[in-house]
Amino acid sequence: MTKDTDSREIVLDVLMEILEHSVYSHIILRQALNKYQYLDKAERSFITRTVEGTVEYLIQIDYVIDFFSSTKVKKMKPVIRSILRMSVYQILYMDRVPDSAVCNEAVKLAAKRKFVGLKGFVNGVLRNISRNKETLAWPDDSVRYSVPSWIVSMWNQDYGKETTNTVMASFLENSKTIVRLNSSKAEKDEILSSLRKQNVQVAESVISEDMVILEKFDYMEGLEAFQKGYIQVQDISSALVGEAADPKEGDFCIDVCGAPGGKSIHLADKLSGTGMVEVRDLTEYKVSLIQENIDRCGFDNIRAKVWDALVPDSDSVEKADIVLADLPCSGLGILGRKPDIKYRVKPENLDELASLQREILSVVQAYVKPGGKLIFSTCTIDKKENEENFAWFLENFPFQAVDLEDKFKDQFQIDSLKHGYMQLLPGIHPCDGFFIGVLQKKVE
Ligand SMILES: C[S@@+](CC[C@H](N)C(=O)[O-])C[C@H]1O[C@@H](n2cnc3c(N)ncnc32)[C@H](O)[C@@H]1O
Repeated sequence: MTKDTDSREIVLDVLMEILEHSVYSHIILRQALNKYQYLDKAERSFITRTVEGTVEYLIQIDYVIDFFSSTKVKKMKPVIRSILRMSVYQILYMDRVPDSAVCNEAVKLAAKRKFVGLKGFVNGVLRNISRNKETLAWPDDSVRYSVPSWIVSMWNQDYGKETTNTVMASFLENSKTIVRLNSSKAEKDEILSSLRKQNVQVAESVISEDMVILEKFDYMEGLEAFQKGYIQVQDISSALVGEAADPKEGDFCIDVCGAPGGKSIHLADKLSGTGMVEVRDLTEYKVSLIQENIDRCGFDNIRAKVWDALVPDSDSVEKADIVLADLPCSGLGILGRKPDIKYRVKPENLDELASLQREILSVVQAYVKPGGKLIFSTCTIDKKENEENFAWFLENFPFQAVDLEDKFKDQFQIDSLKHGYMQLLPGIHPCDGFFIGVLQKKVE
């Protein structure tokens, strides 16, 4: 087996799991990279890029295959379908691999998987696409940006075509690895020099001095700064939730949907050893993920427990200075990081999620002390789940919106800041798509 075929077989197996058996791409890819640790850095990055790219561009890739193949993608044998999809991605988007090599490797792979009789078909379709790739034209924005058409129509209506296209284009750009510095653990200089000592390239973010972009590293888990809890992987918009919450020394915070703990760890860091953050999530497994992060960071002012946010907790009524409700959502703001979400989410899920959020908010608002804050956030850009629920909440509970303009006006020109919330849009703003709203409980 050549090295090339080896990595291509891994790509094929991973893609089969994602595209034929609905396994989440980030989970199966991480498992595969852990399993094949003996592969060198170039092979690992080939696997990552080919898997992620094929999933990202799936709608466009299937359009191209259907255009050039007499047998349509849907009717193909799953293995052949996956071999063609990963090969078309390489032909269209990976200049480093010559098309002839892509075709040859695809044919070898088909034979290896016992489809010797389809070698000619695979070869013919791929060579045809390779010959004609310069003439390809996209029939619409759904194919151009590989986003299901119902989502494109919804965003066109909500945000207009120009903004929608900017957002969709940004999802196709390389997602950066961003970490937040736990500044209560170590000075910024110490953290940066630990990273640089391990040859990590570090770039400062324009939004916050505690956020840095990491490049040229292999394993996050292998970094000393990570092992010592100096850094937390977190996008800028996710860290803005902690900035919006703005806990004060000694505050008691409850994070009602907290796994794996990114935002709670941020609150604990901001409290610098004072106060307490109680992080909750639905299952033992989810809470174990939070606990792993707590142990790694070594903070004493944070604890995790299993609790269903839909179940009222009478012991917590009016106990919290801050309740963080980072709610389950459609995830449409992070398609750049988790592209398979766009194929999984269905229109009816948006209604279901919006009503689940209302149920959770109705329960957990009771935990906020009079004068305390409720932070409502999601990683989606769906209005139903965000602005509409924010407005609904204000109409139904004794809270007022907190003016966020002073806090964020230097970073973002967003009109709604003065009304207590911001909708961050990738490509328009330099971060993932997030909704952040801040509400204060009225004092009777
Ligand atoms: C957006 S994620 C939270 C991310 C987390 N705040 C962070 O920054 O790392 C939403 C979480 O809500 C949890 N969840 C969903 N339904 C829940 C419920 N009824 N009670 C508690 N947690 C729930 C999910 O398990 C998931 O971990």
